[in-house]
Amino acid sequence: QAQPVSKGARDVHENPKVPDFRVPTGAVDAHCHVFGPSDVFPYSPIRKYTPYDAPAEKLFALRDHLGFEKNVLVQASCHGKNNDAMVDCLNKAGENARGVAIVDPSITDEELRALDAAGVRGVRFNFLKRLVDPTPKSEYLGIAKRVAKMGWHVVVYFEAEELEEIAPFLESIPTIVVIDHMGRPDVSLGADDPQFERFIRLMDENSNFWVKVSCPERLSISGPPYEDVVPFARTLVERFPDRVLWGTDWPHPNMKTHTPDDGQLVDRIPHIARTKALQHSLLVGNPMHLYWPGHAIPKSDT
Ligand SMILES: O=C(O)/C=C(\C=C(/O)C(=O)O)C(=O)O
Repeated sequence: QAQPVSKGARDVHENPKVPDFRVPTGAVDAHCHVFGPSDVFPYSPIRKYTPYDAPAEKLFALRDHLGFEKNVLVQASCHGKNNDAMVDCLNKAGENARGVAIVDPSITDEELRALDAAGVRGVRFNFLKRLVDPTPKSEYLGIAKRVAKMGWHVVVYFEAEELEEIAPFLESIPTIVVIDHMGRPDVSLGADDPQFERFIRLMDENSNFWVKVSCPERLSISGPPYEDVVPFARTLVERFPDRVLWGTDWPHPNMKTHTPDDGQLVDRIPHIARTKALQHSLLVGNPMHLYWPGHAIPKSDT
């Protein structure tokens, strides 16, 4: 079994600050994971990294510590297409969690329905070469067409330099497409660089595309408090206020430079969403629309 790439202490901040920023009532952490425990939920035999265990109970404690109400559990590559740990977390969280699964074409309609009943509302296509071996886009498109009929969406994770090559595939997906971590822009180029302008154009030209303004800790050159990433996230929030999501990305797998303080990540929110209305859309209205459609949306705090 691949050795853990980093100690639990490296992945997870043991004592995150209580955020100064009070998130609105009903706030949703729309990108997080649970890992293991590996003796109950073994990691994928074809994984490219081995995290330390990060169980549901710790995620729920963080949720409460940060003032959030709900979580969206995103299946990570280290568990591959075995979604059991994520589904176990959904079962424990009840109505306070939804999920995004990794599946392959062999999944049956009955298995998809069981995932839906557990709270899964999307599938994830990962293109990062350091995380997964390539999957034919035709295979992904077949899955997308099947899950679109269930009302699910597709979450995609790719590097900015792949955008040109991957854009036609993304535009062929017949449902909402949610792009992880702002499409991983090269922050050193600046937010007015053609690379990020191309991403903005992709969002402009595809009204079914959403984006997570998450993971400044992964993208920043300057490091905490990630000032250099603010222009990217702020631009997306202000240009596409109804199509943005935010998440902690707890437990922060594969972080090499530092262990993010989740409370500090929350304190960046008012810097990228500068009004209460934008904060409410980012943290409550948009994730509720996507993951809890038809459910009452808590009103913006005055
Ligand atoms: O957790 C994240 O969203 C980011 C990473 C890992 C994964 O998404 C994954 O393993 O599926 C990463 O950048 O290493």
